[in-house]
Amino acid sequence: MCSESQEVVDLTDDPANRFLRTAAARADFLENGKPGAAGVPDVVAASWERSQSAGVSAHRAVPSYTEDIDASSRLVRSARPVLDQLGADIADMALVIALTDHRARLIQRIDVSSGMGRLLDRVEFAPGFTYAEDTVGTNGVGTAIESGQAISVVGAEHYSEHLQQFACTGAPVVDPITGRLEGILDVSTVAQSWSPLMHTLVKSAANDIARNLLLDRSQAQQALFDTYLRTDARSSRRAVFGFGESVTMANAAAQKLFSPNEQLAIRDHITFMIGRRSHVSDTVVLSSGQHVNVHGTRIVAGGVAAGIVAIAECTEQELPPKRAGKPGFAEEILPNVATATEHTQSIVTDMRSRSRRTTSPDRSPAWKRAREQLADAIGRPQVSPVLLTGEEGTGRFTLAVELFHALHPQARSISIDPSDLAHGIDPEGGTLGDIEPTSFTLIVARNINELDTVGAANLARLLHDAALRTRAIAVVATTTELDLEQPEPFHNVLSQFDTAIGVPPLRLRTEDLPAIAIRLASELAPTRHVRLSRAAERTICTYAWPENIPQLRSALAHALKTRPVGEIQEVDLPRYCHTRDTERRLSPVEIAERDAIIEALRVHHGNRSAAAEHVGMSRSSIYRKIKFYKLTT
Ligand SMILES: Nc1ncnc2c1ncn2[C@@H]1O[C@H](COP(=O)(O)OP(=O)(O)OP(=O)(O)O)[C@@H](O)[C@H]1O
Repeated sequence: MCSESQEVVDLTDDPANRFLRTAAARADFLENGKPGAAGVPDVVAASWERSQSAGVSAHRAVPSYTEDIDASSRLVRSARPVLDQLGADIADMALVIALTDHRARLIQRIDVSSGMGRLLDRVEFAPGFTYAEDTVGTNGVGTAIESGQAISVVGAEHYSEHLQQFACTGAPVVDPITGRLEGILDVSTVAQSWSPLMHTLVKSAANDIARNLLLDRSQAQQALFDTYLRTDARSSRRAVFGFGESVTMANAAAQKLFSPNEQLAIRDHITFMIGRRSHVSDTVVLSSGQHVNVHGTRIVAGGVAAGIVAIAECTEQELPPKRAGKPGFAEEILPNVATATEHTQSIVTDMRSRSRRTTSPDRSPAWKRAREQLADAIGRPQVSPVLLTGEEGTGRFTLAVELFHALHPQARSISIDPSDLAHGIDPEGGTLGDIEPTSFTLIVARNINELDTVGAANLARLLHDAALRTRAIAVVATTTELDLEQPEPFHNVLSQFDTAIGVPPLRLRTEDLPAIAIRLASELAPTRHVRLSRAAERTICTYAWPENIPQLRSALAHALKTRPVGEIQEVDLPRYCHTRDTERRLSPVEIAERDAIIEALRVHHGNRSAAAEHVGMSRSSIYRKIKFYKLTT
């Protein structure tokens, strides 16, 4: 008996009769070459004909084997939570669940019943084997692919006799965006145990997998929008493009500089040039004769190529290439974005509201202290230059910008990296010395420890100009912790700073880590409600995160690949998070002690003797502890 979505199953019919009738019809077909009339559904009859003309053995067909299956594909990733759930729902039934790729090759098999698993082993229904219709004849996998619909192939409906003890229900998993068949979800049992309910169950689980494919894809699309908006926010005076599969974004500068046809020419050129590389810099000559320098980056998220983000600059001759590093300028207020469809417009609008961040999670004493000191320094109407020291990726830049905008809502901010300082460029396209702030402006000079001599001289000039216009321009610079023994060009400008504030690394922000992790996970998977299991949270809180927030973000991206929806578990995090770093991993008691010391130092403005007295320690103990916990005071 075959049941596909449109066909009615006669439940009053006795299974034994049905088997006999279908078996007789099949025998007629094999003998006379035409399906017998006795109630064999058209979809099965058509499959028998295809199987016969493909030369499949009606007695025992042998599936071919390949090692070339992708067990870490998007399909597998998106199917995992659904298969886990399905396995749990049917735990006490004589079933086996299988997932195949679009070529009917088994990728994964879950033996809900080990007895069923053993029976299926005997017909090589196992990972790596192909259950294509032209290899093994009519079956729940290959015939679902050929007919393009969910199908149950029960008992004698199988073309090859050795499969007739089974009933297999297969449903296609189709990517909702591309409409492409990604694979087949199949549930198999013995023919006598088949129930029409299996059909509904498998179809609904296949739809759930398709929905996860959509979420996985929207993560890639989100990454493209994210990078596009960030690049635009940093380089809004330059033409910025985002090229995705079904969307082209162009900022105001790009729309002003280039006609739609020129935008298309830039897109085609950069898409062609980028090939399989991650970055490309090249010159495009437009039909008007205009030379355009383009710099493009391929955006990949969750293993999916999401698109390309590119910056284009008109030039007569090629400009000297910028030093690799962080992108140029950032304005907190995002510019208008042109999008191709209403749908993408709404995603971008949503992203804009999300990218106006509220203040950071700030419960840990070390962070609270840095934040308070910075608020004190930049909250005044006249701001003297501030140096923010700390490891890379600790959020120095974000802290400065968020706090500044919270304290001065009408103000604007600009970020300048070492490469901009080396070129002496300003956001208006002039020189740094010409910055004419239309409103109170924060200039964040990032990573000044990377400055070359020219960049350091330009920063010195900028600080000098800002000092003359203290009511208009505030300057915050970020740097790694200083090693003054090795002379560096930026050491010459340190005397122009009044205040230095240490920003703590993630390992000193245990109390903030769960909130930061959730914030990062929701940025990575904005359409999903992402949660962390308690064990995952514990692992995150005890790992040292030597590369700080970017490393935590990439660990969460890894976890979201393994488990795109639901609660992130400890095992989903990369293996390195579970390794014990004895030098840095602290016990709960040590964490409490460390935080008490940080709090005491905060209350007593860094005075170690007062802090020692506050926590009931000797002066020498507190010095030792400060060193042991690597506290920046
Ligand atoms: N509180 C936070 N929650 C989530 N993400 C954050 C937070 N603070 C910063 N980030 C993200 O962490 C990354 C590093 O932040 P930021 O650029 O501010 O750090 P940095 O110390 O200036 O280091 P670098 O110069 O290396 O980027 C950025 O992608 C930023 O968006």
